[in-house]
Amino acid sequence: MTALTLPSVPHYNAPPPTKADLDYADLSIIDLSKTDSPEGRAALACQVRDALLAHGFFYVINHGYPGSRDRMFDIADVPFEGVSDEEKQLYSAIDQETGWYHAYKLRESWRIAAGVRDQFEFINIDRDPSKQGHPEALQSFLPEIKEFASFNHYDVLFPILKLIALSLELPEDAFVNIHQSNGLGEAFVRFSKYHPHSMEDGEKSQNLWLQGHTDSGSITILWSQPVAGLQILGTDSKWRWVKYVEDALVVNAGDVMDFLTGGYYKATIHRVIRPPLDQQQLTRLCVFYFVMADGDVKLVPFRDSPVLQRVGIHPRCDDTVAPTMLEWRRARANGYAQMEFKRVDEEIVNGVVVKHYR
Ligand SMILES: O=C(O)CCC(=O)C(=O)O
Ligand SMILES: [Fe+2]
Repeated sequence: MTALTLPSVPHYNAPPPTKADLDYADLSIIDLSKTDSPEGRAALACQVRDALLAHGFFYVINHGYPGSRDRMFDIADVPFEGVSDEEKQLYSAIDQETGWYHAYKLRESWRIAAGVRDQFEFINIDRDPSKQGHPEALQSFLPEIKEFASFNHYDVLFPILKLIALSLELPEDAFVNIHQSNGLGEAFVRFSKYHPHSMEDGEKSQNLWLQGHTDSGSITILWSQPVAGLQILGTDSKWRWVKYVEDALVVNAGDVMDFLTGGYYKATIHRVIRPPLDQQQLTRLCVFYFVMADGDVKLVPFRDSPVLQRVGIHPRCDDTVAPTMLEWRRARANGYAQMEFKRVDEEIVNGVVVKHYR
């Protein structure tokens, strides 16, 4: 796409990174430019394994995105600042069958703590944007969003899935084969915007902006941005911040990795809290690519992995009752949507316990 043909968009001014001295998680950096040689891939596969075992999160650098990251953040702000509340409402229903937001999650639709509702909104855009309706202001940007999704899918996700397969001594395409992502909501771009909470809400919720959770899919790719807030729960039960690394991607494993590896690669619990003092009044704009396995994939461990055989397979549930991807994401999405009614912090989905941490 040449610069000449790009529609104009208001510029989103990203703030400077925080100067606060925070307790950051020590995450590995995966240099994706090293995947060109077999030796490079073998070394990266070990690094990915260690990163997934230690934190379930890692950075990716040298991903080679040919577009402008800044422009994607400009576009990401459009569905929030360029669309009226009435129009957002029109695209905010949740599909009970697929657990899919069409396409907004509106502000204040989730419960964060007693008497406190969330202050963030997001929009999900399928990697094939023609599968859903879109607000008017977003229409002219859909070709760019589609290209961006393709880049995330083929140039970031697939190389990572191949490294994960390698780390388990499985055929290189073992995970790629079950991530063709042609169904609605199987892989999608998400733009999220967080707005500061009132002092009163902050006190009631201990400044929690998004409850601790695991992602329900296999891999999440977060385009690193400068407003702090994301924290991950360590094996020592301590929350640590995820540092902004310019032009890096923050990648994490979700529930599906846990299912497919029989608990070897766990889904890491993470949450969002109020940014540190020098960023406290800022909004927080995020760009993600979320990925599920294909809807009909039964979430059972790769039992033929020699690595898993050696370390031991600890499935979350018996193979006979294991959910398919579609069943799992439907149950998780509906669980979130209904949490305020149930007022629970723990729910059972297909016999598997899902906890929501504060
Ligand atoms: O906002 C963030 O940095 C993380 C959000 C998140 O965990 C999610 O949307 O699943
Ligand atoms: Fe998440």
